[in-house]
Amino acid sequence: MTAFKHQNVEDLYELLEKLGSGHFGEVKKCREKNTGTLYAGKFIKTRKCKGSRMGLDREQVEREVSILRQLEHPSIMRLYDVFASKAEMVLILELIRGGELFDFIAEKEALSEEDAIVFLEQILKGVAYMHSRHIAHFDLKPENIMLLERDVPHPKIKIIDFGLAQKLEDGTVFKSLCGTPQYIAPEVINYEQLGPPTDMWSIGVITYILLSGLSPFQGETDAETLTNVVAGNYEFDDRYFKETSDMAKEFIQQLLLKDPRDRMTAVECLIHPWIKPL
Ligand SMILES: Cc1ccc2c(c1)c1c3c(c(C)cc1n2CCCN)C(=O)NC3=O
Repeated sequence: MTAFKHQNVEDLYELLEKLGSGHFGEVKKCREKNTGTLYAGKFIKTRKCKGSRMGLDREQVEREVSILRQLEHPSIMRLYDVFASKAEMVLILELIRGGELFDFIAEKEALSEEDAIVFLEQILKGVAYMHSRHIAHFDLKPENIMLLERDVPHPKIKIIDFGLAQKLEDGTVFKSLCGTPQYIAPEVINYEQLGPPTDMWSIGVITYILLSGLSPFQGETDAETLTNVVAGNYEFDDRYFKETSDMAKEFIQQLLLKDPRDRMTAVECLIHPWIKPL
């Protein structure tokens, strides 16, 4: 059973400005009263009863907490404390000030291959670490990759939001229809078994976006996007990829493969000549 504090989070933390919100609830900056240290507090409304549409299942949040407590890596956000009341849970998390990688790319339109590789190597090390502990994220996308600090020569990245993550138990088949259409792998849409290769597909999509600013499978509607994903229908449009090296395109091609068994693992990506030139 995961241990949570049952006292009021405001006994120990001063709640400051809202940092963001999502399907789960809100994220607020918090200051620990005893030390003055700043954190991010993720406030999650939990469902009162199974049937209700409001809030998240309590066990879903407990799963996220249990998973975060198994992870300690420089590229993964840190969990420090958990508070639970009848209708809400609060995760006290490492404060990440640099904003989303998504916004960083949007400002630059596209990154140089050297800059993309600096980010990707950090992402791949965090993903290789979580996969080595039999944990898959299942919602890797630029919005869930944040920069610890922004205005530094080589920003450090942090993978956040393990709300869809799963511990992959040997022998159990995990299927789900969650995720974001642009980044989800064909096996998610076909309701087939999911695992670490599902994250690797998302990394292929993220790499494509880092280098071009475009999303490889984006259609006019979610339905069209999903059709493109299932068909593996993407291209390297010369207007955006004419300066991109063949090695970079080959890296992406080794991830955007329909059969999960054919995709590179995170460890194989880290020794791919584009990432780790000899
Ligand atoms: C400065 C800032 C602004 C927005 C933030 C965060 C920090 C943030 C943070 C975290 C999460 C899960 C979501 C967060 N969000 C919500 C948006 C994330 N896609 C987190 O774990 N630490 C953060 O600082």
